[in-house]
Amino acid sequence: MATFVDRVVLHAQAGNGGNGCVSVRREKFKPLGGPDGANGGNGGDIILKVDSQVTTLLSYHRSPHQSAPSGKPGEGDLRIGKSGENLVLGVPSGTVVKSLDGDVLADLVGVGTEYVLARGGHGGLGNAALASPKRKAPGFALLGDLGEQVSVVLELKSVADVALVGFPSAGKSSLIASMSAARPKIADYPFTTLVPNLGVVDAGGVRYTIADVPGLIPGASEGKGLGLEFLRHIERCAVIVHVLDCATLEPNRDPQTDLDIIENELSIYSQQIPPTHGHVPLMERPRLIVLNKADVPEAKELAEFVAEDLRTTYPVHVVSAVSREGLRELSFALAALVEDVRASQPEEDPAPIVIRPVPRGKRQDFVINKLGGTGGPLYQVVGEKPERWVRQTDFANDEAVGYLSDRLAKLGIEDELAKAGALAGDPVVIGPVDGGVVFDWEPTMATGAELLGPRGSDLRFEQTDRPTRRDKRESFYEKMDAKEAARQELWMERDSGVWTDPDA
Ligand SMILES: Nc1nc2c(ncn2[C@@H]2O[C@H](COP(=O)(O)OP(=O)(O)OP(=O)(O)O)[C@@H](O)[C@H]2O)c(=O)[nH]1
Ligand SMILES: [Mg+2]
Repeated sequence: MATFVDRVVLHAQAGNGGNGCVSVRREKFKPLGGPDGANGGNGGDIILKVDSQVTTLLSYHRSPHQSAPSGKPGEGDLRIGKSGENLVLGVPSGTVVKSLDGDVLADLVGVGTEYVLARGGHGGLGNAALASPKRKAPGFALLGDLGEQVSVVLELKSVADVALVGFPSAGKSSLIASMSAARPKIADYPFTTLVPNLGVVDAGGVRYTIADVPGLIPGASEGKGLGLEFLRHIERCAVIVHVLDCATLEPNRDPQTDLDIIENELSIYSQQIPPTHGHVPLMERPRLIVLNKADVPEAKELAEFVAEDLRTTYPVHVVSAVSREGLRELSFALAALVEDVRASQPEEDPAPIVIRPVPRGKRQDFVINKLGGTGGPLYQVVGEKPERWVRQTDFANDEAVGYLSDRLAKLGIEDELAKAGALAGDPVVIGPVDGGVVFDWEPTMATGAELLGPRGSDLRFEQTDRPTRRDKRESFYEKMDAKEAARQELWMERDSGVWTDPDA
C-alpha cells in the first residue's frame, strides 16, 4: 500500500509546568525572613502555523511525536523557573486539523495562520506567591501542571487555482507535466497518481497553480477506488477542468459518459462537504473541458465529433499532452478564468488568524456526576480548574491539601455536592474515575486559614475525628443552653431569689 503523506496522525505533548518552590529567606540576624520560593515556569505550547516554505506533511509522517519543553522549577531567593519555549510546527496552507473522531478543529489557510494544538502546563506557584495576610509563610508550594497531550489528524487539501479531474489514465499528470515545470509520475496504469501534483503555469503574465487529482471512477464519492481520499483535494480549487480521454479502448467509455459520471460524483460529494466560508460551492465553480490525446488520429476524430455538443455546456479544448497541440490556447483560457475568479473574490484577510480552542475561563468551572456503584453512590467532579488544582497539589504536605480543600469549597463544589445529594462520608472523585483523586466527603470541614498550625501542617488534619454537621449543631445547642442558664441565673440573682421571666 502506498504511503499517503497528505494525511498524518500527529501526537503532541506540550511541556509540563515547573514546580513552585518552598523557601524561606535567610539573612544574617533574621532567621526567618519570610517566604521567597518562586513560581515554576510554564510548559511550552505546541502551535501549528501555516508556513509558505512547507508544502507537505511529510515531516510529520516521519516524526509523528512532537513535544515542547517543560518549564523549570522555581527556586529560592525569588528566582522564577524558566518557561519552556513554544514549539511551532510549520504546516502547509490548506491543512485541516481534525480530532481522531473526525471532527474538524481548525482549517488553516493563509500564511501565518496559527492554531494552538496543545497547551503547556501552568507553572506551580511558589510559597512567596501563596503568602497572604493570614498565611504569612506557607510551608507548601503548588506543583506544575501537566502539559496537554493531544492526538489529531492533519489533512492537506491542495490549494490550487485549477484542478484537473478525470478517469484514471486520462492524462491529467501528463498535462501538468506539459504545461508546467512539474515532473509528476506518468504511466499507463490506473491510479498512478496517489498524491496530487502541483504545477505553476505562467500564461501571458498570469501565474496560477494547477493540480491533478488522482483518478476518479464511478462510486468515488462513496469511497470507491481512491475516491474520497482525493475528492477533498479539489475542495479548494477555484476552476475545475474535466480531462476526458478520447483514446480509451475500455468498453462503455466515451467522453460524454465519462463527463456525466464525474459530474455526478462531484455533485454527490459536494453535498457531503459543509460549505466552506468564503468559497463558491463546488458545483458553481467555473469549468472547462479538455479532450485529450488528440495526437491519436481516432481520438482526434472522436474529440471533434463530441466537441460540438459539449460546447453547449462548457468551453471545450481539444489538446494533446504528448504533441502539445492546443496547450497554449488552453493555458491562456485557464489564465482568463483564474483572473475572473480572482477579480470577483475579496482579497484574503492580510491579518493572520490565530485559532484557539475554547478559552479555559469561558468553560463552566465544573460539573458533578452522580455515578452508581455496587458500594453506593460515587460523586465525580469534572472540571478544568478543580482537576488542575488536584494535579498541582503535593498530597504529602497537609498544608497544601488544606489549601486545596479551601479552594474547592470556594469554587462552590461543597454546595453543589450537597445539592447533588452527597452525604458525609460518600466517596468523591475529582477527575477521571480511574486515575482521579478519591476522597471521602467531609462537608463541614472548617475552611479558612485561622486554623493554621506549624508550617507544612493543617490543624484540620491533626484532629482525629472532625465534627460532623450534627456534632456542630449539638455543640451549638449546648452553647445556647448554657447561655440561657447563665441568663436565668442573672435574673434570679437580681430579683433576690424571685425568678422573673426575662421575656415577659
Ligand atoms: N497518446 C497520448 N497518450 C497520452 C496523452 N496524455 C497521456 N497519455 C498517456 O496516458 C497514460 C496515462 O497518463 P497519466 O498522465 O499518467 O494519466 P493520469 O490521468 O494522471 O492517470 P492517474 O494518475 O492514474 O489518474 C500514460 O501512458 C500517458 O503516456 C496524450 O495526449 N496522448
Ligand atoms: Mg496521474
